[in-house]
Amino acid sequence: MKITKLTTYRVPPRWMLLKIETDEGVVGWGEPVIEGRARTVETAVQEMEPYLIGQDPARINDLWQTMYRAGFYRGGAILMSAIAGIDQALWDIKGKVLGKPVYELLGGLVRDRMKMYSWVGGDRPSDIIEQIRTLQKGGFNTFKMNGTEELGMLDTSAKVDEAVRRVAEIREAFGTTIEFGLDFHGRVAAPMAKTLLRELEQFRPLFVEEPVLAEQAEYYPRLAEMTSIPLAAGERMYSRFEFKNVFAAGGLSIVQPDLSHAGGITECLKIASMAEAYDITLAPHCPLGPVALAACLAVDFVSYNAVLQEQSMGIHYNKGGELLDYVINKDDFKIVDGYCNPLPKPGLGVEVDEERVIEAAKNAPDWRNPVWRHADGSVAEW
Ligand SMILES: O=C(O)[C@H](O)[C@@H](O)[C@@H](O)[C@H](O)CO
Ligand SMILES: [Mg+2]
Repeated sequence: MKITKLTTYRVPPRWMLLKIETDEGVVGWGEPVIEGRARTVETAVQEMEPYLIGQDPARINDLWQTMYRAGFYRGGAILMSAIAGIDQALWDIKGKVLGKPVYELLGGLVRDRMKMYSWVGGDRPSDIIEQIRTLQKGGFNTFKMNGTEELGMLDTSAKVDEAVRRVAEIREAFGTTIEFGLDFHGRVAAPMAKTLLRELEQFRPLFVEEPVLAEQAEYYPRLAEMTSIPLAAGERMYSRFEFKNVFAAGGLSIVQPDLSHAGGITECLKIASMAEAYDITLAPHCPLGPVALAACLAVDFVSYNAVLQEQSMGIHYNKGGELLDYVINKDDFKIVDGYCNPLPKPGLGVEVDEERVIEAAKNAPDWRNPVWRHADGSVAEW
């Protein structure tokens, strides 16, 4: 079998789907995208074509190593997202050729169902109590929200109180009947992280995500020393070569590689097993579409340390497109009592509605995240 064609489709809300065709008619789908840089990743995918066209899609490991090493420069958000989507599509092809879901090719199920969580509160967290109540009715009991609005490198007690009050209200309304993670989203600089973590300690959030920016990872062990709140990070780290230094330095309790940013299934499986050796749990990042989610689930269902899975249904970014808009087998993604079952169909288990994708791509979005500014006019971490 030989790879014959790669086609990318940028579709609402802010995703990109990749179709890889072969000379025997088997097609694989992937989701290579960096939110807000879809066109850049699209070009990176096109630049990977010479390594792929005419090659045997079954040789995923060799194709992965070639895409990673042969271009001399490597790593980073753009190239690793291009490799990620291609890798997902190659695993999809392999499963379809062998008639097995990807998790079967990776040693079979380590669990029967996977715990999912849902975003609430939007860019600037609001209406959280109502949104949790609504999602509880749909069976969710685990949530994530932004921990704060924009925050200066050194900010006021009033801003700290505002962040703490929001969390106090959640615990007051729901007690311990729900769990929630707080995503600092890189908005909190090191000088403020300790203060916020200390003030939030009493409410025991399930985790605090990106307590500082990924480029400040050396703070993870120092922050972990002063808090019992599990610290999570990973969506802005792109290969096991980045994660290894963070694992060795300590401080992370939860690692959150993104299956569409960190080299795909082949790389994230390695990251997951490295994490397990350090007793670090896995909670793949996935605010994206159905192919990315299916790739996450393939890794979740074979990784002992997988504990939580993000999914984008109802997320505040999904304007103009929703998680299941482009799939035919919607029921396979059903979330019951906050859990998702393994996707039973061969490959990634996603039946892409290609007609819908082609139609949607005619009005390809050019989603960019907002540029926020502090009161003094300086740019704020979004
Ligand atoms: O945890 C999450 O889902 C992420 O922080 C998410 O909010 C961002 O990755 C966003 O998708 C970037 O455009
Ligand atoms: Mg995040």
